[in-house]
Amino acid sequence: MPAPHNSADSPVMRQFLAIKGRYPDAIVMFRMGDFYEMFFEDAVTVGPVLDIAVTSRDKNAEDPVPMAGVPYHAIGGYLRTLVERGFKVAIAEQMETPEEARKRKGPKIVRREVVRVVTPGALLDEEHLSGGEPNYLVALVPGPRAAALIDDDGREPQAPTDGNAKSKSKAKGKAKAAAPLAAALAALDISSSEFVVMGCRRLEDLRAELARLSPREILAPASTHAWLRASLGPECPALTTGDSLDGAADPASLIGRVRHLYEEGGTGLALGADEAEAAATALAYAEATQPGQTLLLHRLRRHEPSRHLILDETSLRNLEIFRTLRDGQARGSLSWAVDRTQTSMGARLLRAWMGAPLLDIAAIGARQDGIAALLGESRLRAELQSRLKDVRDVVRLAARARLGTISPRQLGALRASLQAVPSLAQLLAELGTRRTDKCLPAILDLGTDLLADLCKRLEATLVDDPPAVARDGGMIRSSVDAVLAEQRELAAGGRTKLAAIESREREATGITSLKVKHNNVFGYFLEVPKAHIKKVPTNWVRKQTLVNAERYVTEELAGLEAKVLDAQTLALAREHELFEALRREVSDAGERLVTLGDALATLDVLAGLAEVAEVHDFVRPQLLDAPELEIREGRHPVVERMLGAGRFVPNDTELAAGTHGSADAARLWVITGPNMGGKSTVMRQVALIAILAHVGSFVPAASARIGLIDRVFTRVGAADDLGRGDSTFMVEMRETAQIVAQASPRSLVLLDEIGRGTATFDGLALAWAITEHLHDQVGCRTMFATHYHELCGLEARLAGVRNVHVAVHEHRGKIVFLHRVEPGPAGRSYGIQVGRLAGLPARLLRRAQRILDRLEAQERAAPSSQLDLFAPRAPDDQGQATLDPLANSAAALSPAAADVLAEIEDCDPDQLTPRDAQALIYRLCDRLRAGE
Ligand SMILES: Nc1ncnc2c1ncn2[C@@H]1O[C@H](COP(=O)(O)OP(=O)(O)OP(=O)(O)O)[C@@H](O)[C@H]1O
Repeated sequence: MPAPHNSADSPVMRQFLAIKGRYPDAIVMFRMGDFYEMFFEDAVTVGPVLDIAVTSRDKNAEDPVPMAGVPYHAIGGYLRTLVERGFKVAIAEQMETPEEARKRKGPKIVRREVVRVVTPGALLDEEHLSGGEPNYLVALVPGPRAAALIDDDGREPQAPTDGNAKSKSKAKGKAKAAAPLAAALAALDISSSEFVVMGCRRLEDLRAELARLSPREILAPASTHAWLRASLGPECPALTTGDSLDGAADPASLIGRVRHLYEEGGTGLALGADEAEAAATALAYAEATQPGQTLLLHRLRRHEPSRHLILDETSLRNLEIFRTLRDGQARGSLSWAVDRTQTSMGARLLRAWMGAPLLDIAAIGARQDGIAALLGESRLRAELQSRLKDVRDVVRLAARARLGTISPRQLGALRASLQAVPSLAQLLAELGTRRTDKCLPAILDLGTDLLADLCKRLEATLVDDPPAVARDGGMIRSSVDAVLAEQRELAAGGRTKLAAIESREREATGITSLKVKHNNVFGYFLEVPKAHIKKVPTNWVRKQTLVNAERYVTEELAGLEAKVLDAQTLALAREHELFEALRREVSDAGERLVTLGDALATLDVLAGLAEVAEVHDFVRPQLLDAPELEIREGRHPVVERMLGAGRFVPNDTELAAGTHGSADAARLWVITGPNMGGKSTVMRQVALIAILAHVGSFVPAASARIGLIDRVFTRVGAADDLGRGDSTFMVEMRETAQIVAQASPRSLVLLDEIGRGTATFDGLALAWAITEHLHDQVGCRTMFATHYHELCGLEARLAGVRNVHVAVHEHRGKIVFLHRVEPGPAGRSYGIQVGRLAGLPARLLRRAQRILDRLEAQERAAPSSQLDLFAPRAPDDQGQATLDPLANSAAALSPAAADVLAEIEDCDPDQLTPRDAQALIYRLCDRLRAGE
């Protein structure tokens, strides 16, 4: 038995440990032949995650090394699982063949190097990426303000000291740069070269930006991780510790490169030190994931939150901009309703536009012009869209070309995309000539560089149907290169000669079943069935005996084989050279491809929005500077689609902050009406129309005039946020606190039920005070749906408040929802009728009706709407009102008598047969006697 030895102490293990030492926080996948192996704790960790067996490298060793492996060709699926579970994976490849290792000087062990590090924020493979979504790595550099606000548990004060409306309005007009940043952040998508930097003044802004970007990985100091987890809840992506640039090899040059990239973007404003640091941190991390390669970085842009309508995480979620609240799916969201893009680039751009609508009327107008030009041009638009279908993800392909990972088939896809471009340009030119001004809006222009040169090169060089991998060749046309053509001919000629030898020898020997065959051990040989071996010439050399045949080689065959093999090897090597040259050309055209890709994406988005506008009857909204809002016959883009054409009831809305708007305009609507009446729908439709208008889209209405909105706040629905440890009421109050603290006169605020999660009077009091605050202190455009009819009393007290209600038609105790908004407060709530529609049992409903009748009788006797809500309440008046309406009357009766009375009230005499009536009387008598 061999003596036990230490299996970790072998050359291969030493090589592994050296690599692992450089990537201590990653799982190292170590290529060994046809497998990627993982060792030590990596193997133990990933075994159960990937559901693969953990064995040991050398069972006889004193201390066997745990080992787990996956086949090299199946690595994609395993990588995906690991990355989705938040692991970082370093892939160590064999950089030479074992033969090469044996031939060269130095240690004979195959050289291995990490060729890429796969992390959630540094993904390139199509199988890991979603075409319509960006894949951001965000680097966060907290400023002194964040450090002061975030404590060790990640909690922050609920009411930021700088966030109230007063201080904001005072600061208006002053240079904001004076305030220190809460954080600078940079977002880099290495798969598409998108690189953005921004500064956030408040933690709320930072949270909103993170919700908008929805990064896959955040690189931030460990001290911020608890806050990020608490803030982002279940949506929190992978967090990686990254403490500034201290660890970077050359921080100064990184900062210099970042500044240079920023200047190329030509944004104007100087890049702050924190912002440059954030961008450099992201860049350093991303580059470290692609050792030895160059990232495609076109430019660094600055995103200025103050130039955009801010949709924070709450509004994105509540208004279902990208996903529905119910099931988190895209279907049923706003983006689903307006996305008719044909390309992944277009889908990502529309997503970016919807996440950050504009506040620049001219820029919005430019987008509207683009849509307007494509309206009423359904044939041309359909042709444009059908050509756009051939356009692949040009920017992601360009990024892959720069990183050296593009495949022949992907180069083919790039060729197909570029081939579609001239016809797109042609269609746009045709559109231009058809316009009265003979001029195409600038936003639709694809530019002058359509990369025809690159397209020609790809057409000339690549075969028609290139293979998925370059390894085995077959991707380059012979016509592009004399050397390749010659070697291929030689290889092919060799094969023809082999066939000639076969037929010649058959004739010469008379062995008709003789065959020339090939295997890897003997190369080419002649195979003769046993029955004919007597006819074999003496100069043939026998190489192998099989059961039924003998195999021979001849000098001629051996010589030919060497030539064929050489020619094949040379042809393949030449093909690889040519492919690499082509890839480099595409890589060099990276920046041009990104510019063209951006133009194609814009065209795609605008054509899609034009289609939606035409098919669904959207109009061009007018954007104004004044804080007004006037929508005629507005519709909810999603509910309308779900209900089907013609079934949605349009509604008008008119709101105006301060002294703007018509005499009828109010700044705050109190909306009452029954459940299911359409209160939420009308509020949401106003917000969605406003958002679409700021995106540059047309809107579902007969006409719309919308004054710029800096932020849409929503307090709608009441979902427990158990993921973040808050109750329903707490979430409601937290969201309301944010609104009160941050809303400005330019904001749009939607409140759907406030205070319903607590005792009636507490809730009413809070709702009342919040309404007053928004009206008096903030003055923003507000819509407040409520079942507190008492709030309708505010109209008489506050000049900017209007009561409206959603109308219903009542007939014989049954109601029909008209979904029409009408002036004035609602008469009743119809909760019981809605309960009936929902299928509550008749008996329960009759009981509820009796309770309601008595409550209303009590109300008539002492109306709460006449309570003086401003008078100080007497100390003994502080408790909750009794909510049992039957308490007083029931006290006069025994429980049995009250029960009997209730049953008599419940019964319908017309429905009773004489026998039922008699049975009822017996039953009632029995109950009364039993209760005595
Ligand atoms: N304008 C409309 N035209 C047609 N159908 C509508 C309209 N508005 C609402 N509806 C329909 O009525 C349903 C209920 O609307 P909504 O949720 O807005 O009622 P609500 O008054 O807010 O109810 P609750 O008080 O219970 O929240 C919607 O799902 C939709 O199907």
